[in-house]
Formats: sequence, C-alpha cells, structure tokens
Amino acid sequence: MLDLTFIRTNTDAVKEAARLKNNPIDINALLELDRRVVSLQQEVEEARAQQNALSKKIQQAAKEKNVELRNQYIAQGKQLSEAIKEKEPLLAQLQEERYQQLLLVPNIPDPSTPVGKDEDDNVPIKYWGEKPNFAFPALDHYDLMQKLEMVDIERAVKVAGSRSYSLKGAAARLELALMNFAFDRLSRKGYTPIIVPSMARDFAFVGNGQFPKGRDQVYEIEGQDLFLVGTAEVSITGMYKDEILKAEELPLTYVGYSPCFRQEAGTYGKDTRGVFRIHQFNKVEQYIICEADHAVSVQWFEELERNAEELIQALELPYRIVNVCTGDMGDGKVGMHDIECWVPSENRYRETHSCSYFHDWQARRANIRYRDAEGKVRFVHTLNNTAIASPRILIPLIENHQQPDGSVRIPEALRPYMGGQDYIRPR
Ligand SMILES: Nc1ncnc2c1ncn2[C@@H]1O[C@H](COS(=O)(=O)NC(=O)[C@@H](N)CO)[C@@H](O)[C@H]1O
Repeated sequence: MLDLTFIRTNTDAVKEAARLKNNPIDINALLELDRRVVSLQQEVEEARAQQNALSKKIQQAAKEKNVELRNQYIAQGKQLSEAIKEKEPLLAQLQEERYQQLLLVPNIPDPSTPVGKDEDDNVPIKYWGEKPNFAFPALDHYDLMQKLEMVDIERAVKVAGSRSYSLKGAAARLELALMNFAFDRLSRKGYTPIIVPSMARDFAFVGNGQFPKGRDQVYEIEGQDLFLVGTAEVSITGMYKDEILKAEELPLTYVGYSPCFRQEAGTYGKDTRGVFRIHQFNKVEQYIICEADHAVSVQWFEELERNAEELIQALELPYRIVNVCTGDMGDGKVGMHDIECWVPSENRYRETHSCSYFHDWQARRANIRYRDAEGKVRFVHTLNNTAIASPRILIPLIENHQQPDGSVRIPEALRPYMGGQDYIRPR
C-alpha cells in the first residue's frame, strides 16, 4: 500500500506505475472518493466542534438562568447530533471503500526495472556455470525419478488429486537434506532459523499482499479465519503486524521454513509433467525487516540474491538471473530478480528462486513500524528471497547430475546431509 498523501501529491507517478504493471486501478476514482471522505470528515468534525461550543453555551445560559436561550441551544444541539448520526455511517462506509481501493494500488517500480508485458520481457543480467553436454541420451526429471524409484505421482493423485506427488527414497532424503543445507548455510550467516505456521489469518495475507488480489491462489479453511500460506513470507509478515520495533532491533534477518500451498489457478495444462508446478511444496525462505532507507534495502536485496547464488553454486547448477519486468513483477515489488536454473530436458532456464524488495509497501499494509534514531515512528522496509524450494530444485539437480549409467551424482556440498552418500543408483 502507498501513503495516501504520496498518491495525492504524486498522482502521475502512481498512474504510470499502475500502467506499467498492467494494474487496472482507477486512481482518479480513488482520489475523487478520497475528496468525498475528507470533506465529509470535515463536516462531522465541524458539527462536533459546534456541539462542544454549544454545550458551553448551554452551561452559561443555565448559570444565567436564561431558560429561553438554554432551550434554544439544546434544540440546536439536537439538530447537530441528528446530522452527525446521519453522516457517520456514510463516512465509515466511504473510508472502508477508500481503504479497499488503496489495497489495490501498486508500488512504484525502481527505474532499473525493465518495462515489459510479461516474463518474456524479463532481462537476463547474469549467467553462471557450464551447461552439461551429455554424451548419452539424457532423461528428464520425471523419467529419472521413476527409474530411481524417487517419486510416486499416481498414488498421490489418488489421495490428493491433480498436481500432487510423493517423494520416495533418495528424493525424500534429498528434500530434507536440501532444507537442512539451506538452514545451515543461512544460520551460519546469522539469520534466525524459524519454522512458522502454514496457516494464517486473513490480515497476514492482506499485509503480505496476497489479499485481496491473489485470493484465488489460496486454500481457505472453511468456517475459520484461517488460510494455508503459499510461502512462509505471509506468516513472517503477519507475525509483526501492528508492532513498533526499536531501531536497534533492526535488521531482523530470518531463514524461515514452511510447507507452501498454492491453488495455481489459471495454470491449467501448464507444466503438468512431474513435480514442477504442484499444489504443495516445501520452502526455506529468506526474509528481512530493515530500516526505511532505499540504499539499505538495495544492500539487503543484493545480499539475499548472493545467498541464493551461493547455495546454487554449491549444488553445481548452471543458472541465470533475470531482472523481472514491470508487467511480471506484481503490485508490491520495487525491484525483483528471478534466479532460473538450467533444465536440460527443456533446453531452457526455469525459475527456482525469486528475490524482491518492497520498501514499505508491505509494512504499511501490515502496520509494521519502528522508532528511528531520532525517535520518529516510521514503517519498516521488507524483503524476501527463496533459499531453497523443493521439489522444484530437484528438477535441475537430478537432470544436471545424471550419469551415463542412469545414476545421479550428489554434489559434494550436499553429501554431509545425505549420510555421506555420493550417488543415487538404480537398485
Ligand atoms: N506451484 C509451485 N510448485 C512448485 N514450486 C513452486 C510453486 N510456486 C512457487 N514455487 C517455488 O517457490 C519459489 C518462490 O515462489 S515465489 O512465489 O516465486 N516467491 C516467493 O514465494 C517468495 N516468498 C520468495 O520465496 C519459486 O521460485 C519456485 O521455485
């Protein structure tokens, strides 16, 4: 959410941001509604002020035993309270409408963000690693996982419907190994490990930016104010709602973990093979709450990205980084980079990580503030990046490290988390 004063005084910049982000919000209508709220607010406040003045006059008239005048004032007072009683519900309704519209206003993208319509317009900014050159007929992740008895989709679909899966054998161990590997590396950097609720209340999704717009992607728990999170990011943002942190407590650096649940509405027929796009997965998440300073946010954005690169390089996976364009980045982001790992079977890079910074767009929605060095209360800045999301990461991991004999090499960095195992071999 943006500050209303900012929208009033930077209307063109906000309209441009909405245009660039394919956001249909009508800023003129919002400002018209805002003007109605402000003027109605003034009317109610004036009426209240008159009421106060009147009550003093009533007391004065009573003191002077001027019954005539006192009754006149009392009658005026009655008219005023009638007027206020009629205006207040309308004011409350217009304020709620204005708030709901404010939630739909996008953040202003950083000038370094490429202008574009969708992911095809994202701009590659870095490549790392040698793509494997297989001297044998390489298999895709699903064939490999089936041959190595690492997955059971049929029975999972029987239990949970489409886009479900079970990880078996080495894949089940790989997932936990990867989660631990990510937790270890980030804890060593001083990030606080935290395993957060995967169910959260409505306000956490509003604060994070998933509601109201992305509601169709979220599973709801019938009859309760509880929804399944699509990312630990939602729970961490919600944790700090309405808090005022001390400057010396910042930055908060979390390495979070949660199962993630996503409806994937609108992706029918996309990535239906294997485990690329599923309804439930596990993710280790990097999350930062820092002071409200652009340069500080950019520093953390760069650190979060470097952390993920370190993990991917340790897994020996070729990847590239793309600067996500305005049309693909979503409402809340100021800047966003996706990391895409090489998937040999598709002969292209596929997204495995997403790194974003928001300035105070989330903090304003979740009302997360801090008292700065001068004692001024300000909204914090928030950022997040994927550390490891599985089973998505298993796809490049298994495909890139497959061997001519059908085995899969486990990268050195991961072996300590796999009981020292070096290869996954067919039985
Ligand atoms: N439906 C899905 N199936 C499998 N993996 C997914 C799915 N949706 C997202 N992911 C994985 O989770 C990563 C992060 O998801 S994201 O929506 O892009 N970004 C976030 O959730 C942020 N909180 C950063 O992690 C993706 O890059 C991808 O690796």
